[in-house]
Amino acid sequence: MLLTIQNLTVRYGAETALAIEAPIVIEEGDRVGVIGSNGAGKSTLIKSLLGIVSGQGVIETRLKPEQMAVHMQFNEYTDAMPVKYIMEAILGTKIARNEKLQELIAFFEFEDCLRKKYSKLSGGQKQRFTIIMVMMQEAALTFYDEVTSGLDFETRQKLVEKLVEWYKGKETSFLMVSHYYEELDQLADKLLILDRGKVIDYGRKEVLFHKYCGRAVIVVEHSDKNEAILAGYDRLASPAHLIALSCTSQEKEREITEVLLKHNVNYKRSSDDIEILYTNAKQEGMRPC
Ligand SMILES: Nc1ncnc2c1ncn2[C@@H]1O[C@H](COP(=O)(O)OP(=O)(O)OP(=O)(O)O)[C@@H](O)[C@H]1O
Repeated sequence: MLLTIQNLTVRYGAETALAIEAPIVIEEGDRVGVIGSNGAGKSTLIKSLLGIVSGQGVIETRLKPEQMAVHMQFNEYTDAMPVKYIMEAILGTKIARNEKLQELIAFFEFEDCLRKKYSKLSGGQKQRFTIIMVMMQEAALTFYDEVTSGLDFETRQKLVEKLVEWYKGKETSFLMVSHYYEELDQLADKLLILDRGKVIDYGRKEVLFHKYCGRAVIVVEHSDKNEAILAGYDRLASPAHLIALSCTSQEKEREITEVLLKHNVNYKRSSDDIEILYTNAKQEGMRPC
């Protein structure tokens, strides 16, 4: 066990921003994606784990503070010198003499940025700079708070691909807050679903998917025509522009896809759609007991 969080409450004045009851256990090697709408308490969770905000409760870990690294949403560095020297000063090393740092700079294609001042870096370059700094710590557990926020689609994709490649075959764990489901699709193997400070669910991605969506989901665009075609089938909760159907068995899946093919309707089939999973988990979480 790397970290256990239990009965943790964080308040800002009269507002309870986070109230975790049942234990959340992060094991070695876990890659935890944290999802929830704005104000759900995601950043507060990271801040309380780092001791930046204080709460009441139990956070148990065998890690020393230096074995945890953090990538926060917004970072600022001095503009008095190029980032190369900031890197060397903070890390206490020289790039020319540090193979690990050279490897990271090359891996994240940062060579051409080294001579620039921090404020002159693009959003994607700033994120890569911070990631290199974070990864140099070789922490057993890293917290990422919206690592791709503010980046355009292509830059985001590239950065996620890099992170996927970097973590392949490594044992290190992370907890990653993100609003982009496709990012967590690629990077996370567990999900922590928060809503208004409370835990809706926590567990392995595939287990949660099965629990809330079934074996697979079929998703089509929402339209009156598609509504009429699919009128007889059980619907999952979905964003308004989509219709989502749960395939509880192979037969059910065959039946639905045959109907859709007959009517020439485009569909997407998935067994790990985090957006539909989250929408249904949230809906269930809101149901009165
Ligand atoms: N420093 C603060 N002082 C007072 N209230 C705060 C503070 N930081 C956060 N909050 C409140 O606590 C709640 C949780 O905020 P938090 O930043 O953890 O949400 P989040 O899930 O990370 O949201 P987002 O997705 O918008 O980043 C919100 O209602 C927010 O307004």
